[in-house]
Order: sequence, then structure tokens, then C-alpha cells
Amino acid sequence: MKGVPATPSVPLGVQDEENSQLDRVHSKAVRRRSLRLLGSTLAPLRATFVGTVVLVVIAQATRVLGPALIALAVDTALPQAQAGNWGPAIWISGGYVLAAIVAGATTAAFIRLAARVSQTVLLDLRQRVFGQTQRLSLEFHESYTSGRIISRQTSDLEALRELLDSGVTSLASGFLYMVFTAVSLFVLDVQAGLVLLVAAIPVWLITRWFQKRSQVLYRISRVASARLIVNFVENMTGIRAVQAFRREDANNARYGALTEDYRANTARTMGLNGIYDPALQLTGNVTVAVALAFGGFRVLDGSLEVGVLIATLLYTKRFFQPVQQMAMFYNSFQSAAAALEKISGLLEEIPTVRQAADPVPLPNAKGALRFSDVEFGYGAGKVVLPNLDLDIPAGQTIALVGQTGAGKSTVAKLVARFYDVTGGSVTLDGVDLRELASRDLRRAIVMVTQEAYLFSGTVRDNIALAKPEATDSEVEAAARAVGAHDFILALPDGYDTDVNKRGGRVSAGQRQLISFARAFLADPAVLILDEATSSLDIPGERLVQRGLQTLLADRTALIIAHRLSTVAIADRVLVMSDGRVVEDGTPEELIAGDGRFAALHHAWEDSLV
Ligand SMILES: Nc1ncnc2c1ncn2[C@@H]1O[C@H](COP(=O)(O)OP(=O)(O)OP(=O)(O)O)[C@@H](O)[C@H]1O
Repeated sequence: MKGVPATPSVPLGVQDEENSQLDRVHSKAVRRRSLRLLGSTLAPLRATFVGTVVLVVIAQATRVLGPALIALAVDTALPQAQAGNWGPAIWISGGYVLAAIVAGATTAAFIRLAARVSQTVLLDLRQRVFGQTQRLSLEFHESYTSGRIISRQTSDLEALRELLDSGVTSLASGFLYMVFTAVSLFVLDVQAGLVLLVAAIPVWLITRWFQKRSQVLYRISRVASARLIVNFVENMTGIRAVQAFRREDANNARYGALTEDYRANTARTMGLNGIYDPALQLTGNVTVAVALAFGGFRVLDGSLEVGVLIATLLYTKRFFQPVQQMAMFYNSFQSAAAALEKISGLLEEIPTVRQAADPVPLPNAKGALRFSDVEFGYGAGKVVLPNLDLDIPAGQTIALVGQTGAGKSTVAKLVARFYDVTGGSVTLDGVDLRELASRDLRRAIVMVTQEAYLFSGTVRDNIALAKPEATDSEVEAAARAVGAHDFILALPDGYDTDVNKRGGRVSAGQRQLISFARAFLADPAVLILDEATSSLDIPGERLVQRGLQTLLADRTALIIAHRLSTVAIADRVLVMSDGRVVEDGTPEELIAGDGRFAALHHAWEDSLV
């Protein structure tokens, strides 16, 4: 195509991964990317890989010796044996047995070696996919659903496993077997070789036809199976909402449609096999018949020996055997290739939030934050923060308030560097967050969200998440500080209660208390609480507030809360509206004024009466 670059200048990544009709340039780039990935996983295994290839070659070469030895036995050894000379017959029989033993032994060896290669490659890929999904920024995960990641990690790697376990060696050995068989045939009898060559033309044509069709179908099939998984995961993660809103029937219909797509596509794939396999068999049988008729006449007129005829027939028949097997594995090859394309796309993604090449260390952050001329929008979406200037001295407790969608969480996410600003800068103790070493950033700034996620394990493990080396008394002290100690003790096994086991399940409010204890134990210079007290009841919140006040005393804190009781403990309140700070002052100052916060506060006070 004119004007189209040979390779796209920007890495494609996961973009277009559901497109089964890629243009030539992209399709080539994707294929190259897959091969590069495969090459890089094979690189450390080069010696084993080469060893496997050598063994496959020896195994196939010795396998094809059989018919040639039979021809030799029939045409040479047999007449000599009839004349009383058994030497050639013994030699040939011995050679036949030896070839069989070598073929068997090398086959056994290459299967073992190939298994080692395939398992190591898979292990490497599994770890790379997992590592990459952890490394990729929040922005990526917000659009690339967990269902899609699960299908990369499960069904795609499974497709590769299928191919690597047995398919690759079958394809390689089948191909070599065919080449050696054809060469032997030509060496033995050129005319029989020519018959095979003619037969290879229709075989080539139908194989090309099959390849083209099945490639498209397999791509579609991978997309359909990934969609199934995505849909399943989404419904299972949102099962509460599904049941609460009686979505079961609609979901069944949607899932039914997706499975139907998958079924229809698989049926079309199998339909292709249903044409390809018999066509191959027919070609093979017709070729043997032609070779027999052609060779038979030549035997009759004495221009061909019987042993050579037998051998040529055996070769012709055997030549087509691996084609069928290869066609079968071609399917798994297709699906593995499609899977590898997707996996390589995922691995090609570059995190949008990256560690600086030469990061600035900040082991003992004080917690001074500054937003200078900050502009920010999510992806290509509208600008959420048009121009934000903010100076937060170390140790200050800030409450961020404002209507829904004002940009409060966005400010918090920028401080935690889940996203990078699109303009201006955010600094911690004067260091741009983009320049700061990730380790120091993660240690200095901790964000607790409403979600308060608990990982499987004990309550203690969950509190000690950011500081695994914490002692039991440190864990307990953190829990006491936030008022979580008493309810934890009331759990079946106290701090050793497994949060995922029956009886160990904790309420949303208790989860928040645990994640508070976790954050306090992490002891960051900057603590962000994003709606982190929303699930606590009033006494619960009071308890936390007491803990909060002591713990926030010597650190910078950014609290986003709709409850004004939480806001009251702040040194300073920032009222946000449409991405701008519209009021800034102490709670007392703002309440005394006539701005939004004062109105909000009066309304809240009235509601308490
Ligand atoms: N991940 C995202 N991708 C695209 N737009 C987003 C994303 N998160 C938030 N927004 C948009 O950014 C704007 C500010 O959202 P933000 O979550 O910061 O508001 P908020 O003040 O914290 O609201 P709330 O009180 O409801 O939590 C909103 O218009 C929202 O639609």
C-alpha cells in the first residue's frame, strides 16, 4: 500500500486486539511482535532448543530409512539369501532394527527436552503477564477490564500450552518427515517422486485455502472466547448489583448470545476441518493408486524392481500421514498464534505513569505538597482540573469538600501519582512526583479509599501489608489507634482470623477500620483518605476521629469526606467546584463567612436538630 509505513510508528499494544481483520502492515507488525516475544523467551534456552531440533532431525531421518531398507532387502538381500548368502539379509535386518531403536530413543529424548522448553517458556510468559499487569498504570486498568486480563492469563496461555506441549514438535517432526520422505522417494525412483510432486500441488492449494480461512476463524474464536470470559467475570464481580436489579434474565440472554457466537464460530472451524481432512485423504489415496498403476506397469516391463515399487508406495502413503496430523495441529498453532499476538500486545503496553530514568531519592519526606499550574484530564477526555495552584505545608490536615464530580478524588489521585498531570507539576518537598523514586513515593504517600480492599489472609497480614516486618505489638498498636482492636478481638481467631473464611467476614465499616490500621502502620508523611470513613457508623466514626486526630497530628493529610463531622478536624478546608478551589480557609473562617461551605454547614447543623 502506498504511503503506509512498513511498521506502525507507535506500538499497537492492546489496541485493535479484538480486530480480526487487521490490514497487512499491522498484521505484519503484530506477527513480528509475537515472534520477538517468543524469541526472547527462548533465548535463555538456546542450548536445549538446539538440542531438541537436532534430536527431531535425527528421529525423522531414521524413521524414513525403513522403506528404503525394505527395498534393499527385497531386491538385493532376498536373491542373495536364495543363493545361500545370508550376509546382506542379516546386515539389512540389523540396520532396520537399529534405525527403529535410534528413532524411538531420539523421539523419547526430544519429547522430554521439548517439554522442558515449553514449560519454561510458559512459566516465563505467565510471570511476565502478571508482572506487566501489576506494572501498568491505573489508567490502563480502567479501560482494559479484569476479564480481559484473566483471559490473557488463562485461556490464551492455555492455548499456548497446548501448542507448546505437543503441537510444535508434531508440526516440526511432521514437516521434516515429509521432506525426508520426499527426498528418499526421489533418490529411490525419480518418476515416483514426480508423481508425488504433482500430487503436492492440490495438497498445497487446499492447505493454503484452509490456512487463510482458519486464520480468520481462529482470530474470531479467540475474541469470542475472551468476550465470554469478560462477560462472566463482570457479572460475577457485580453479582450483588445483578441480583438487586433483577438482571438475571437479561444477563442470561446476553451470555446466551455470546455463547451462541462462540458455538457458531467453532462449528464453522470444524466445518473447515470437515472439508480439509477428507480432501487430503482423497488426494493421498488417489496418489497411491496412480503410483501403484504407474509403477506396476514398469515392474511388468522390467524397468522397475518390486522392492523399489513397495518402497515407493510406502513412501507415497506415508508422505500424507503427517499432513493430517499437521492440519490438526495447525488449528492449535492458529489459536496459539492469536493468543501470542494478544499477550505480546499486553506486554508491549507502556505504563503511562513511569519511574524517572534518574529518580530523586527522598527517604525522609516531610510532606509538603505543592500543585503549580496543574492541568489534568483523564485520557483524551475533557479537562477536569483546568489550572490548579495549591500549597500545602507539611503537617497540615486538609479537608477537600465540594459537589460530586468537582474533582476531589482527582486531586487525591494526582497526589498519590496514580496519574500524571497533563500540565504543570505536583511536588513533594519540592521534588516533582515524576522525578521521585517510586519506592520513596509509595512510602511517603498512602491513600486509603472507600473500597478498603482486604486480601486473602489473616487480619494481621492485612494490617501489616505495607510493613510485613511489623511486630505483633506494632500491629495491635495501629489497630488500637484507629479503634479497631476491640472488634478484631471479638472475631473467632482475633488477629489470626482469616478474612475470607466464614465467620471471619467483616463488615464494610470494619474493613475500613482495618485499612486505616494498615495505613497508620505504614506511617506515611502524607495520608490521603478518600471517602474512607463513609461506611462507619457515627460512634465508629467518632472512635476513628479520636484516632485520626492523634495520628494526623504530625503528618500531612488530605481528607475527602461528605460528612462534615469528619471535616471539622481539619486545619484547613478547600471547597472545590468544577476543578477549581473556590474557598480556602480554616473551618471556623469558612463557617463564619457566607460561602458554600457555610451554607453546607448550616444545612448540616439544621439536619442534626
Ligand atoms: N477514571 C476516569 N476517567 C474519566 N473521567 C473520570 C475518571 N474519574 C473521574 N472522572 C471525571 O472527572 C471528574 C472529577 O471526578 P472526581 O472523581 O475527581 O470527582 P469527586 O469530586 O471526587 O466526586 P465524588 O464526590 O463523587 O467522588 C468527573 O467529571 C468525572 O466524570
